[in-house]
Amino acid sequence: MTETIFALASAPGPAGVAVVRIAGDRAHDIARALVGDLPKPRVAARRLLRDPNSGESIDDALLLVFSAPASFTGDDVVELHTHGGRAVYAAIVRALLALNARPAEPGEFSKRAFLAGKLTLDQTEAIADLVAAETEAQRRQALRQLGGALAARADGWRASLVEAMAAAEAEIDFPDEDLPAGLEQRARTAIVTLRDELAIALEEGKRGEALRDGIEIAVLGPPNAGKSSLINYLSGRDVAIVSPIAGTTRDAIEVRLDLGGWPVTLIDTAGLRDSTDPIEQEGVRRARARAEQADLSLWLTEAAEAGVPSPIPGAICVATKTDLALAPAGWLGISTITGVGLGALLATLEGAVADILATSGAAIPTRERHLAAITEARDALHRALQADLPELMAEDLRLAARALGRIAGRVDVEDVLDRLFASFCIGK
Ligand SMILES: Nc1nc2c(ncn2[C@@H]2O[C@H](COP(=O)(O)OP(=O)(O)OP(=O)(O)O)[C@@H](O)[C@H]2O)c(=O)[nH]1
Ligand SMILES: [K+]
Ligand SMILES: [Mg+2]
Repeated sequence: MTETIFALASAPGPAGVAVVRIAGDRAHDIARALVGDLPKPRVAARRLLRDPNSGESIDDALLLVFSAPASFTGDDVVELHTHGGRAVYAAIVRALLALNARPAEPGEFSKRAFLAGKLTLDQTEAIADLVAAETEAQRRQALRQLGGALAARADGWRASLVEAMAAAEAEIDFPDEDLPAGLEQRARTAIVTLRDELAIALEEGKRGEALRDGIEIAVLGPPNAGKSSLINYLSGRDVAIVSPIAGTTRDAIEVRLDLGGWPVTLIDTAGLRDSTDPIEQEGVRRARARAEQADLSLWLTEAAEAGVPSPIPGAICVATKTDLALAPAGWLGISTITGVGLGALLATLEGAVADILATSGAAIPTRERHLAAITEARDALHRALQADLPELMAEDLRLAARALGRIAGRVDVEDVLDRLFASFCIGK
C-alpha cells in the first residue's frame, strides 16, 4: 500500500501549461473523482476537471494515466496537464487534499522510482543534474549518467572483483590442496588493474564534479584597469558599476556565463592596491581571497602600463584599453570600447576552461558521494594486495565490492536516501 502523493511537476506559473503529478495506490480513484471516467493508460485525453465537493469546474485539462508498474515511480500515476495559473493549481490542491492525497516531499517521486527498481541511485542524481543543467556540457554529462552509464561502469568494476574474490575464497576453503598454479597471480593482476582504473576514475571524477559546479574565473588587476567593464561586456549586462574613479568595485560580484557550453562564474573584484580606506582594504582582502579559490585568474592592466609582470601566478595576462595604447608583446590586448581582442580573449578562456573540465566522455563520477565510494574501494584494494592471509584479502575485496555497489545504490542505501532526496526539488 503506497500513500498517494501529488506535486506540481512543472515550474510555478503563470505558464501556458502546468503538469500536476499524482502517484500512489489511490491515484486512479482520485483522478476519477476529479474527471469521471479515465482514458486508457498512456493515451492522452481531454477532460473537464471538477471539484468533487462543489461540482464546480476547475479547468479544461489533458489527462495521462499510467498503471503500475509501468510508470516513472512504479505505482499508479496520473498526470494532469492544466493551464498554468496559480489559482488553477490552488483549486486542484484543495480538491486533492479533500480527496486525502498528500503533497509530495522533495525528491519523493524519484525516491519511489529508485525503491521500485526503476532507476539506480546515480540515475536519480542524474535527473536532479539534468533539471539543474545550465549548459550543453552539463546537460550531456547528466544525460549520460541518466542512461545508466556510470552504474554500468561500477557494476563492471564489481564484476572484475568476482574473479579475485573467488581465488581468495578458494584458498580459504582448500588451504591444503594444490590449487591451480597462477590462481593467486591472476587475482593479484586483476586487483592491481582495477585499483589503477579506480585511481583514474577519481581524477576524472574531480572534473565531473567541477562540471556540475562550474569553473570560477577571478578578474583581477589594479584599480581602473577596466575589470568591471570587461565583466559587463562579457555578460552583456550592466552588472557592475563602472566609473573613472579608482576603487569603484568593493564587493566581489559574480556573474554566471555559458562559455561555449562550459559553465563559468566570472568574479569581478576590487582593484588591487595599497589603500588607507578601510572599506577598500576589505575589498582588496576579498579580491585576494577569491583569487586563491578561483580555478582561473585574469590579470588586467591598462595597455599603457602593462610592462609590469602579473603578480598572480598562472594568470592569463590581459592589456586593456588598447584603443588608447598598444598591448605589449605576449599580452592579450582588448578594448571594451571597440570590441577588439574580445573574441580572442573568449577563445583563450574557452580553451583554458576546456583543459580543466573536458573529460573522455565516458561514464565519469560526478558527485562527492561517488568519489567517496571509489576512494574507499581503491583503499580496500590497496590493503588487499598487502594482506598476508587469504581471509584478510577476501575481507578487503568484499569491502571494495560493497563500496562500489553503493554508487548505483545496490547496497547500504538507507543511510544516503534521506539526505540525497531532500536536496531534490519538489515534484521531481
Ligand atoms: N578608453 C577606454 N576606456 C575604458 C575601457 N574599459 C574601461 N574603460 C574606462 O576605464 C574606467 C575604469 O573602468 P572600470 O571598469 O570601472 O575599471 P575597474 O578595473 O573595474 O576599476 P575598479 O573597480 O575601480 O578597480 C572607466 O571610466 C571606463 O569607462 C576601454 O577599453 N577603453
Ligand atoms: K573604476
Ligand atoms: Mg570595478
